[in-house]
Amino acid sequence: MNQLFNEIAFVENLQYERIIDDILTKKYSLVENFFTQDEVLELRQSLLDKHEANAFKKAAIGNRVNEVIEKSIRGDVILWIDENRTDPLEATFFKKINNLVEYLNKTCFLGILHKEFHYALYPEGTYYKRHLDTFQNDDRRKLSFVCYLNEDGWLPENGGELVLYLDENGVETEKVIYPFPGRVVIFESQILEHEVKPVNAKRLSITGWLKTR
Ligand SMILES: O=C(O)CCC(=O)C(=O)O
Ligand SMILES: [Fe+2]
Repeated sequence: MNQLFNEIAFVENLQYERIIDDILTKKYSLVENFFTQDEVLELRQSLLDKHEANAFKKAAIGNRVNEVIEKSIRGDVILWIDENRTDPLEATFFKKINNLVEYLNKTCFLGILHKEFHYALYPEGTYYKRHLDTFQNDDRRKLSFVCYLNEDGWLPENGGELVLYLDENGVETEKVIYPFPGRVVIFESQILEHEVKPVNAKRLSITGWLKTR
């Protein structure tokens, strides 16, 4: 009996519990300090270095086998991060993601087996029109995850708000989220339509999806 208990025992994580509760009740969760200030600073520098080295490409719509570049829909540039070829900093990033995934799988039986993440940079004047993060030929994305890497002091006039379109008892409401550094937003990929408002200053992030099968 004791042995059985040990096997199923696990340490409750209050931050993760809040994320789960938020997603169950509101379809999204906003977490202020998922990554430390130092991690955000280093990830931002890593993004900027890679962008400087011309590693980014224009983001497409559709998935990787079926992609179309459509600047009137989205104008960001991205760089996919290969988990098998990470630098130590990105390895730390994935360690935190994997901890969360493990917890979600244990407590919510979400069956997350795959994930994909990319750096994203929205140049001035770009945006991402209202959309869902799933594709006609692929419904494996369950949770969308966005982590903002902007500098401290991001101003409302910089634009670039993430707007989540929520359904409150049949009435559509807008949840406006400013891309302040260190913030993480997690939401239901198949349920919540959302958009990125036009940006008036370079907007930096890592975006990813937790996927089934
Ligand atoms: O950067 C954001 O706030 C959201 C990005 C997004 O919607 C996407 O990449 O699908
Ligand atoms: Fe999206």
